Amino acid sequence: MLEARNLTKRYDGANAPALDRLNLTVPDGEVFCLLGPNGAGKTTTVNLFLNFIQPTAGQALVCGIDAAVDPSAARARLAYIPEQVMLYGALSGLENLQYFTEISGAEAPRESLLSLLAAAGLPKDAAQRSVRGYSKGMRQKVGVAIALARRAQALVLDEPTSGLDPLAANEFAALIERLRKEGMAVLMVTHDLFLAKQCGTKIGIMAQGRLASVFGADDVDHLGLERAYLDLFASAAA
Ligand SMILES: Nc1ncnc2c1ncn2[C@@H]1O[C@H](COP(=O)(O)OP(=O)(O)OP(=O)(O)O)[C@@H](O)[C@H]1O
Repeated sequence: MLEARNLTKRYDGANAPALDRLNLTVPDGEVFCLLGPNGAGKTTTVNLFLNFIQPTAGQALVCGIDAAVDPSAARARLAYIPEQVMLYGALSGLENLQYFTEISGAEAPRESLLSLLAAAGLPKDAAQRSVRGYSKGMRQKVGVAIALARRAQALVLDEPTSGLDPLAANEFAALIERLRKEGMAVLMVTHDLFLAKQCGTKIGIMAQGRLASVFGADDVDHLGLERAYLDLFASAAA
């Protein structure tokens, strides 16, 4: 479970908080998609869960553990897939997975790691090829396999499908749905309304560091979500 409790961040010298008493809960087996315009506070939220930055007030809880109070315990339960998954180009997908699994303190035999890469959708013949030749979608799949190998209970994703072609984005959405069904709590930041509707059990729209609207998966269709988003920001743009 991921939970933000009155989570607030004011960067040094800023007039207004980037994040202003955010409250949100992502129970196990749910995908919360966070939408919002540039500067709304989405990445700040992610960075607080990862303890890359410290909150000014409030808490970012990972499975009940305050990320700022016990960062290593929180990180042990949380996997992060950024827009660009950083891997060692000279190593194969399998070797990267072995390396990142080992440094996280987890252990898995080679055959299990190969199975995880396959479960994440990496083509079998790619697993032992150098990552330098991987597409962005293939790197994302290694990122998912790393999360699986670490047995993370929660997953945070920042713009995971930007730059993926529609087929790869669709495959990625299916993968997230599988992780959700297996009980993972997923927080996904995206600008892609279609992906949010496809993956989200809940969809939040952020504005100026606050959640301006939250929808359940069945509350809106794709068009309704787009209309709600545009209505929220049309007056600001006018
Ligand atoms: N390190 C920083 N120092 C000062 N201000 C920052 C810093 N990082 C972000 N901000 C400010 O905090 C606010 C929220 O930024 P944030 O990156 O969280 O937005 P975002 O919703 O992720 O935007 P985007 O969609 O462009 O990634 C913005 O006003 C931004 O300028």
